[in-house]
Amino acid sequence: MLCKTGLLIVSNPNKIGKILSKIQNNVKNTLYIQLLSTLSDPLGNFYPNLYNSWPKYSQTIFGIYSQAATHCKDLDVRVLLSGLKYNVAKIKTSQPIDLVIFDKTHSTTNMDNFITNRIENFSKNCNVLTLDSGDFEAPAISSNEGDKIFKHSVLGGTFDRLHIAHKLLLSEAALRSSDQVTVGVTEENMLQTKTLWELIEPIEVRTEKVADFLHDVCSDLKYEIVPINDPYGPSINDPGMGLIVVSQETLKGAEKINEIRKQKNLQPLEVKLIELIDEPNPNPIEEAKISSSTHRIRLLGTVINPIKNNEKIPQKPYIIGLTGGIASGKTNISKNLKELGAEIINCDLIAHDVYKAGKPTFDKMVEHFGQSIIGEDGEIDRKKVGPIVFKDPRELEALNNIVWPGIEKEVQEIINQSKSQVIVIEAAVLFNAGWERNCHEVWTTVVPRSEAIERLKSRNQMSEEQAKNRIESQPKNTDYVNKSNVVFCTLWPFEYTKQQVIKAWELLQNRIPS
Ligand SMILES: CC(=O)SCCNC(=O)CCNC(=O)[C@H](O)C(C)(C)COP(=O)(O)OP(=O)(O)OC[C@H]1O[C@@H](n2cnc3c(N)ncnc32)[C@H](O)[C@@H]1OP(=O)(O)O
Repeated sequence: MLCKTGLLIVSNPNKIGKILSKIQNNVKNTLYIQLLSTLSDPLGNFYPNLYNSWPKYSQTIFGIYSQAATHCKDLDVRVLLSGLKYNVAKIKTSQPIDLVIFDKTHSTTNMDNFITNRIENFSKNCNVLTLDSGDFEAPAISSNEGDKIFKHSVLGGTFDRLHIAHKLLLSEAALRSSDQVTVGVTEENMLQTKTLWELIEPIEVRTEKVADFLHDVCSDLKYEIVPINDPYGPSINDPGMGLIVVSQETLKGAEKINEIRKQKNLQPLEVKLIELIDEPNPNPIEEAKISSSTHRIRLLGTVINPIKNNEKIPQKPYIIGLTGGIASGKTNISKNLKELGAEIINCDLIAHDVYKAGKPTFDKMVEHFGQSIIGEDGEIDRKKVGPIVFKDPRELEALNNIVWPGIEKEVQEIINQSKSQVIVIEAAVLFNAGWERNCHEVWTTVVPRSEAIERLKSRNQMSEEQAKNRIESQPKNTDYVNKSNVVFCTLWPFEYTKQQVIKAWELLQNRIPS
């Protein structure tokens, strides 16, 4: 039985790992978790007096999310807080529950009554499952220290691809607040030093996900979710805020906020530090703790933007456009794809061929740029053309207008004669030329701008200025990424590029027409 949305009713949180390890077989998308404590119902034997203030649940919630990080990688896990904080009559969830899982064996009548009377939003065909976790163990509870409740808490972050560590920070703020939580979400100017920042979701999406999560797990508070373009946001001005929730990484920011608050004669915020959760299986280029950058690294090679059916070209052969800025590693990716069985068409090489002496394009180039671009061997000297076009956008446009039609025609001829199943058109400025119209999918590769400059200086012996001119003559990484279906990054050792390409190739096999 595999359902979309599950609700796990937990009376024995210390044993939850045992249940979570099995739950991915039964729940596909979202798993809500309700601790059975203050819900006074026939099944509610959760030692209700164990907790007498909300923050005491903090450690239990941390334990649940840590277990979920290990066992439920592909599930959106949400520990519900309202039932812990208030004496609510019903369990509220934004998504209808298709499966209720109990961690303890109960009578059918009790379970049916529970679903009908205590769950607000369940689907018509709601199923029931019992995964008995065994003998009860009293959960760990937080000490009294730091168990204060605050009227208004604050926290900030990027919140890219909302993950378990974000959920912990947000839950902690909701758990310790009686009225309001303010969340600062970073704007683009704060992102650019982050690994694969080009893959960070737009601020609207990140804001929406934070709001959706908070309203879902605790609908009783007021939430203010605001864009921030510095590390402080409203926390340095609001006299009503009492608590800031931070991770080890943002602790320094909180200290700075309190310095500024003191200067402004505002009460310093109490700081609640949340431990980082370890990434279950990091590889050497990923972070040891659960992080958005690891998540982004794992997206490399997968489909990040949906593939639209291109009806203007035949279904076979399957055409992939491979693009990306200068020195972003296209050639290495092509080499890997060739080893896996793709046919590669390198448009740079075709360009060089298209304006060979004696060909019509040669004459057009000389007519436009003058005799001085002809080298001693009678061929066009590319080293002379490059500096002209890469420092003047009008000259580059002129060159493109002269050469691109010939390249496109030549590429088409190769495709028409090919017997290959998959053809990769490698073209640095594929989107500028509009050649996505000739492809079923577009794959792109990125490296940070600083890395591209270094590569051009050492690989092509370019000066810093020449390197920057080349980079500026091409679209930005974000433009490439936003228009591409699959993204690679060649920043790390070759084996990691290869892993991304193999992943992309294997996933491709499932979607190309047989
Ligand atoms: C639509 C396409 O993407 S086709 C492939 C790109 N080629 C073209 O557009 C043809 C016009 N360009 C040329 O003829 C040559 O690149 C010249 C004469 C300008 C310069 O020659 P060279 O200095 O020998 O450079 P070369 O051809 O090896 O290309 C070097 C880099 O310039 C960049 N480049 C080439 N053409 C262009 C262009 N039209 N616009 C922006 N960048 C370009 C590429 O990024 C390439 O590096 P990469 O392979 O690491 O991505």
